[in-house]
Amino acid sequence: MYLVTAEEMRAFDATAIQEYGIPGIVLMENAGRTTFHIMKTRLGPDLQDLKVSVVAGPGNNGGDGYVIARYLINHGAEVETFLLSPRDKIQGDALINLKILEHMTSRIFHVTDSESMNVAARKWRESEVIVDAILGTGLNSEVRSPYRDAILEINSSQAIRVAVDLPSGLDADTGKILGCAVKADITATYGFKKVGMAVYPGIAYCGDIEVVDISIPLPAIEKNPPQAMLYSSPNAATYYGLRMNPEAHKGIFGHLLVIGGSPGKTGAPAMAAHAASRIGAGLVTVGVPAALNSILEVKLTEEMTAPLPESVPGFLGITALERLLDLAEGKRCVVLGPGLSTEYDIPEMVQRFLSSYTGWLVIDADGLNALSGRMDILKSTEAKVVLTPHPGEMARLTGKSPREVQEDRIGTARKFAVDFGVWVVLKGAGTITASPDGMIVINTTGNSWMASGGQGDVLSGILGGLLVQNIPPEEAIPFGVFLHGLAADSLLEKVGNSPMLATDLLQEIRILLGGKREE
Ligand SMILES: NC(=O)C1=CN([C@@H]2O[C@H](COP(=O)(O)OP(=O)(O)OC[C@H]3O[C@@H](n4cnc5c(N)ncnc54)[C@H](O)[C@@H]3O)[C@@H](O)[C@H]2O)[C@@H](O)CC1
Ligand SMILES: [K+]
Repeated sequence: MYLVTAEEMRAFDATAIQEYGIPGIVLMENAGRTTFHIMKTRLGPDLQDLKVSVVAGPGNNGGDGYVIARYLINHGAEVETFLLSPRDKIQGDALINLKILEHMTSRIFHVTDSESMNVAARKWRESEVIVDAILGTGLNSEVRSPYRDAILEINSSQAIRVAVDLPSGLDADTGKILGCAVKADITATYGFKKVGMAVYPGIAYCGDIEVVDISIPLPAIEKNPPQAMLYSSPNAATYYGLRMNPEAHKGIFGHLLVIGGSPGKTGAPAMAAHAASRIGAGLVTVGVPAALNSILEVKLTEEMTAPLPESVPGFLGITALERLLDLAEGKRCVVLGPGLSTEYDIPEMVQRFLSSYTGWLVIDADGLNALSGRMDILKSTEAKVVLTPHPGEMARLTGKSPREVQEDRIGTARKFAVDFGVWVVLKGAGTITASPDGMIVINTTGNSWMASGGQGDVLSGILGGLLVQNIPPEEAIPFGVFLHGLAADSLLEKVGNSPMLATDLLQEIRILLGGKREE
């Protein structure tokens, strides 16, 4: 499902109006009428005497509200409309619809000062339904009064809250709350879901979301497709059709190299390797410091190990580089970083590996930390790089604080991906995949039980395991992220709330890929 920014939505509206000749007021009518029908389905069928307050702001979002008020009145609801801005500021299609409403009813109240706000707030508390038509995609900064006061009052009422296009106060592009926002029960959004409705914290303010077709012409969408998508319900089996080929052999499915491990961190490369096998990599070799090889030999059964020269016992470093590059030769994909550590000359080894290797390269954990401050290498490397940072690692890579990263997850991931020509998988609730051309995919699976050790190692193995099978990155990466989260959701459903080990997910992935549910 596509997601749009405010600017993309404005462009679609403008194209529909200017290039295709659909009058703006038709779009507004479509928006308002369909929202009314959604309300009727959910709150009706009989709307007779339903007490509804429509709270309207200064722009076209308010205009949608007047249309909704009109249909509600036509169907017997007891509607009161509240104008939060001076009437002389209302223009265009919104003004036309306000005038129609003024012909139909005298129950239109002007909220001009604190006294009239108190009166309005009392009425809102007595309402059964409040339609929030205060601010939509035109919001461009922290919400100012009187809209702020109105939003806080609306949130304190017991009424069912229906947001028009998006909850007022929500940043359509980032999901950030601009000071305060309406906590909606239902959001009817126009044309496309807005990006900010698919990421936290915005997502938590929308309630149930209904996407309304306001009649943006399909050719306009095909010509300029939105730059973000929500990823859900892919057909896992699609990628495994090749397995049905009786002549398949393990070479077809690629040979993955995992590089990592240090004292105390041998589980990480083992989990990554095992996850890659589970997702279907043909062969997996783990390159580890020689001193740790026998430990990995015990941990791994299907996967091979390659003991590497060490700078310091138990740690990789520059001395391993030549052998690493030999091992990577002919491998379609390398996973670099699980349990690697950043001690001694490991960062230099990582950097030099990047300047020679040319295949797919998934960089996680200490592999990412080894890049901090040396990002120029990402620009010059010929490797096709996938970075899988959590917000803390992303913060280190960008020089931002983790909070700044979280406040604009999409913008941060997209900018980094485009600037450095890499794929970025920014982990966390609603993991974001950003491609080098700026396309964004937001994941829909996963739960908080995934916040446990080893999950990142498993994900890096899944991604490496998919890329090594020659699945195109734009499919492999969002799919791997999706499947990882889906395994956690599926386990939660079966087992209930109990701690989830990273490796518990591997068996679940097997069941999901097989398309069969365990009884
Ligand atoms: N033709 C179109 O463009 C269509 C637009 N539609 C509706 O129109 C909305 C967008 O309309 P507009 O562009 O008029 O914008 P909005 O109605 O979202 O609000 C813009 C108004 O809010 C004020 N404002 C902006 N930031 C503020 C802040 N921080 N605090 C207080 N006031 C602030 C601005 O001064 C402006 O008057 C959409 O969300 C959608 O609901 C729909 O009717 C469909 C068609
Ligand atoms: K709104």
